[in-house]
Amino acid sequence: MSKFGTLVLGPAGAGKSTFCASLITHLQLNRRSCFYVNLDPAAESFEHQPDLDIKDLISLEDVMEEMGLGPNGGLIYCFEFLMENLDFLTDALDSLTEEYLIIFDMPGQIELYTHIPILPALVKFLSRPGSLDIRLCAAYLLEATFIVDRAKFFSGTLSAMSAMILLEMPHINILSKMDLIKGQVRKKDLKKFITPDTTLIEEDPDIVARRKAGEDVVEALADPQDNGDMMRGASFRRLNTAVASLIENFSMVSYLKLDASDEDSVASILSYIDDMIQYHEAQEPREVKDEDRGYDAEE
Ligand SMILES: Nc1nc2c(ncn2[C@@H]2O[C@H](COP(=O)(O)OP(=O)(O)OP(=O)(O)O)[C@@H](O)[C@H]2O)c(=O)[nH]1
Ligand SMILES: [Mg+2]
Repeated sequence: MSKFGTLVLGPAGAGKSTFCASLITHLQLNRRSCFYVNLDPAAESFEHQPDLDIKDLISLEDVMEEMGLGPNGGLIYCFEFLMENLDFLTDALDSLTEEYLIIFDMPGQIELYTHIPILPALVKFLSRPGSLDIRLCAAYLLEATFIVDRAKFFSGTLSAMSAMILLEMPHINILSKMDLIKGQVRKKDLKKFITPDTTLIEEDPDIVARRKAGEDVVEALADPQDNGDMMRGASFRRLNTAVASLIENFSMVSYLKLDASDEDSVASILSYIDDMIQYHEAQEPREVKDEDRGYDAEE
C-alpha cells in the first residue's frame, strides 16, 4: 500500500510553514486526512500542531549548545542524527493509510537542498518500495517579491533548479506571497517570471533607465573591462544573462502562483500536488455518508 506526501522546500522565510498551515486547513475543510511532519529543528510556533516533530528527537538549540556549533552546522548535525535514527520516522508513518497526505515542513537553509547529499538520501528512504513507500513530490517556494530584483529572481530560480536536479523527484515551483506584488507587475511581465525568460534581464527597468539617460548600455554590456559598480557593471549583467539563458534553455522551471490566505489559490496548488503523486487514482471509492451530504438522515 502506497502512502502519499509532499516535501515543502525553499529558502528561509519563503512562506513554507504558512503554506503547510493553509494546506492543512484546506484539507481539513474538505474532510481529507493529513499528517503534518515538522522537520525544521529550529521551528518554534505552529498554526497546526505537528503530528510528528523532529524536535522530539533532537533540537537545534541543544545541538548548538552542546556541540558548540552554529545554526547551519547545527542543522546539518540534526539531519545527520535523523538519518541515524530513521525509526523515528518509520514508527510514526508506517501505519498511515493511502488516504493521508503527509506534509513535510522543511527548514529554510538552502545548503540543505543544493550542497549536501542528506536530503536525497532522506527522499530515497521515504519513497523506498517495500519500506515506507511514500509517493513524494517537492513543492519549492520562492517569494514573489524576488521579482522586484531580476538578478535575485534568477538566482532564486537557479536554486530551485538545483534542488530539482539534486532531488530527482516530481517537483513544482511556487511563487509565494503573490498578494505582496499585486498591482505592481504588468501581466505581460508576470508571464515572463512565471516561465522565466531571458529578456527580463535586458528589459530590466534599471537598464531601460540607463538607456533613457543616454548611456550606451549595449557597449557597457559588451565591455569586458567594465569595473564600475559591481552590481551594475557589464560583467555582472553578462553573468545574469548567462544564468538566465541556462535556465531558459533547460526549460525546467516554471512557477505556480500562491497567496496562502486565498483558499482557491491553495486548492489549485493542491490539485497539482495530487496529480503529481497520483493521489486520487489510489483512493478507494468512499461511501457518501448522510452528514457529508449536509442533511440529517432523520429528516
Ligand atoms: N503577505 C504574505 N505573507 C506571507 C505569506 N506566506 C507567508 N507569509 C509571511 O512570511 C513570513 C515567513 O513565513 P513562514 O511561513 O514562517 O516562512 P518559512 O519559509 O516557513 O520560514 P523558515 O521556516 O524560517 O524558513 C511570515 O511573517 C508569514 O506571515 C503570504 O502568502 N502572503
Ligand atoms: Mg518554516
